[in-house]
Amino acid sequence: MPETILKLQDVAIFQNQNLILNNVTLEVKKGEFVYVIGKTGSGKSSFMKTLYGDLPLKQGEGTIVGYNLKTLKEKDIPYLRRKLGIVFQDFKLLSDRNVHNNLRFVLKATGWKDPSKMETKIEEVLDKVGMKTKGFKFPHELSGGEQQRIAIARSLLNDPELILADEPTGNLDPQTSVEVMKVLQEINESGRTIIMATHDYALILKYPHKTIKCDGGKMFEVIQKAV
Ligand SMILES: Nc1ncnc2c1ncn2[C@@H]1O[C@H](COP(=O)(O)OP(=O)(O)OP(=O)(O)O)[C@@H](O)[C@H]1O
Repeated sequence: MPETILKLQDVAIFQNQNLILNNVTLEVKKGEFVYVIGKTGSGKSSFMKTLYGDLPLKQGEGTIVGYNLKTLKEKDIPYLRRKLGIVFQDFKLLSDRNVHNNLRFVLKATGWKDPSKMETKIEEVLDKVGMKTKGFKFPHELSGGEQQRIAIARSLLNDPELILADEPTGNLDPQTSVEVMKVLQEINESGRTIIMATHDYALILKYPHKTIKCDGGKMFEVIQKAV
């Protein structure tokens, strides 16, 4: 039996005092690829934020990569995030340094010390996303798709057990979206678990996976045909 990476039981998700999602019960096993879909404002980002500790879990029970979300303390959050790779719609690369130094910055911030191990890791993650030759480029010298690949490389630096991608193709044209999706797909095929919030139905049809929909304050699994 694959191990459980995420388990939510009867979770309610709030933004301030407003109930956004209710009765969320979900289990994700190691190696799964799960889409979270739903229209604007349906709660996808709120759901993702709960998973990486940006929104506190106040009601219900939840565990993720071995952390209990209900009892998670502020000081635990950086450690939780080291076990997660997080990818956003707007890439969030540091504009004042090149790709290599963006990645090095994250390694140093997460406790890496040995320069040669850092070099090896940076090469490894750039290779995984097909960007080995772009380490010297600054973010503004890269296309949106390339920037997102770098953001995916960054998410892989600490060998995360789970990748959370919130609309990773939201700023990309359809062809570039497919290229970025192929990278995520390969990462999943190598055994990593991915939860991806998206609006992009074309991608879901092209790369079908388990799909959870946010609608009317609930989250439920939908079969592809009904998407
Ligand atoms: N910081 C906040 N404070 C108060 N309400 C918020 C906050 N962020 C989001 N909301 C509200 O929570 C609801 C869910 O928003 P959320 O961003 O989770 O939706 P979403 O499905 O990710 O939408 P989108 O696809 O547009 O990103 C919305 O009604 C939104 O207005």
